[in-house]
Amino acid sequence: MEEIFDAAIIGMGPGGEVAADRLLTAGKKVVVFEAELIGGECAYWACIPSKTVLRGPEVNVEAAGAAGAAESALDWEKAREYRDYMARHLDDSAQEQGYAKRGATVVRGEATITGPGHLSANGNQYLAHHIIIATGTVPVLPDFPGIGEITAWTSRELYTLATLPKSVAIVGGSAVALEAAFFLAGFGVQVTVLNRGARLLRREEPEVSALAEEHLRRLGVTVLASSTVASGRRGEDGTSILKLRAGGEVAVDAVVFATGRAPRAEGLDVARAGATLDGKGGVRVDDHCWAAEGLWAIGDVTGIMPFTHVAKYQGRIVADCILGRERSASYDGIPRVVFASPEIAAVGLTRDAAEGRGIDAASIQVNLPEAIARPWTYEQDPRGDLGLVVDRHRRVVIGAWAIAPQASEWIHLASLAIRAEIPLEVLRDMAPQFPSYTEAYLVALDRLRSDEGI
Ligand SMILES: Cc1cc2nc3c(=O)[nH]c(=O)nc-3n(C[C@H](O)[C@H](O)[C@H](O)COP(=O)(O)OP(=O)(O)OC[C@H]3O[C@@H](n4cnc5c(N)ncnc54)[C@H](O)[C@@H]3O)c2cc1C
Ligand SMILES: NC(=O)c1ccc[n+]([C@@H]2O[C@H](COP(=O)([O-])OP(=O)(O)OC[C@H]3O[C@@H](n4cnc5c(N)ncnc54)[C@H](O)[C@@H]3O)[C@@H](O)[C@H]2O)c1
Repeated sequence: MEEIFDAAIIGMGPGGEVAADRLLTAGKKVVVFEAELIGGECAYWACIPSKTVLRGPEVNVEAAGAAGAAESALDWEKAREYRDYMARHLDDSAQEQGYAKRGATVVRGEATITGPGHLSANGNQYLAHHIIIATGTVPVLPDFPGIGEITAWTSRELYTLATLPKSVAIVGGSAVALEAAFFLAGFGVQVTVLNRGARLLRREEPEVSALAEEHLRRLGVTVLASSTVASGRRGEDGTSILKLRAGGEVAVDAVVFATGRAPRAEGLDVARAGATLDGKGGVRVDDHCWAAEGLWAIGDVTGIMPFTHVAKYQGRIVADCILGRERSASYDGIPRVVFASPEIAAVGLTRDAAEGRGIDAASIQVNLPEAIARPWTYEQDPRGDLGLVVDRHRRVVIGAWAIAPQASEWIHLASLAIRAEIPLEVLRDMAPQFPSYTEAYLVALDRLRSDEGI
């Protein structure tokens, strides 16, 4: 009789791994398919190596500002060695063995869906009661004359670099572009950011864009707004030369394309199992991550919120649904962080988004060095800002942003406030640790009362 698995997982990035872990722990019979490396984009070419190499430059900026500490020359060789260790030297054999030991069937290769509950990989057929699609995304590069002639990198080439270039142009103005700029500039590379739009991080508040740009410029990064590439060519000295539509040229050692990613769903044939793709190529799911009978999708391939913490969250949701503990996903209060120096964190709605939903919103911005002690004990030339957006009628926080040291950590207070709809009165009654960045929330809430009467 043919073997039927309880669940088949296509793609073992963070989403697939969390779902597999939960289902295996519950004693389910699981088959996993991985076309490249178990751990996915995040573990080898994205979150892990990028955050690892960003740490040295971050410490250096902080050391320059901390009384009694001194900025030191960064050691790229050592940073690179540790990055490679953290990215497991692109070797996932331990992961494969680990899953096999736990009873999973591990199939290395590209899987496709051949019908409801039916899959195929490497010419073999598989049957499963549930199929979970967790195939992530692929980078999207612009198409312009001469792109094939220049040294063109995506984040994969960038975060597996052996030798640092002297100069780069980064095309894009969002998370990948900014983190790449902070990393490279921190290690002394001459960086020019070519941003198509008028401001960086266009989905965030305009104040966030302006501050992000200011912090980049402080590190010596050149930011060119409203800049798109018309064509590229190889210079006689081997440089990559970009001709800009607005006029002028940029000559660099390499060009990093941070121009977005698209769901990796096209080749899967999801329609054969009754699912559909949305206008951007993502697998359409409901709030249980259910795509069709016996078919689920999680992580970047859904296009909902392309972050590792969301892929993992959706992995938990689907595993629980399969295990009979039905639950649905809420995307309120999920943080969005750009790991820069200082960190750029945001959560919930911007003022514009709130207005778009017909919410009567008020907002406030607090400059941290003017308001609280922690920035001064942390560094001599203190930096940092916090912004809050509140719903006047419901009297709850609906959005927040922070650009400051460790903002990725203390933004979670706003995350919880938004998700749990904590009344402003309760937040005002907190007694946060002194001295901490978290104290800024109290100042912001006080100012909302005095300035806006909320
Ligand atoms: C440079 C960079 C930095 C980032 N930093 C962060 C960060 O700090 N924090 C954060 O939250 N997010 C970050 N992200 C986003 C994060 O990487 C993704 O949100 C996350 O990897 C999504 O996980 P996933 O499981 O959906 O997909 P992925 O990690 O993309 O994994 C999908 C897996 O599916 C496999 N696969 C695809 N098709 C098939 C098939 N047909 N058969 C078998 N296997 C298949 C792929 O080989 C891959 O291993 C970053 C992204 C980039 C590009
Ligand atoms: N810390 C984190 O959580 C983190 C870090 C890096 C990336 N990510 C995720 O990885 C994904 C990819 O990030 P990203 O920054 O590449 O994508 P993005 O979609 O957020 O931004 C793409 C950028 O490229 C620009 N762009 C697009 N097409 C262009 C073109 N033809 N010419 C010039 N510019 C163009 C856009 O204007 C935008 O600034 C995102 O989902 C992001 O959330 C997360």
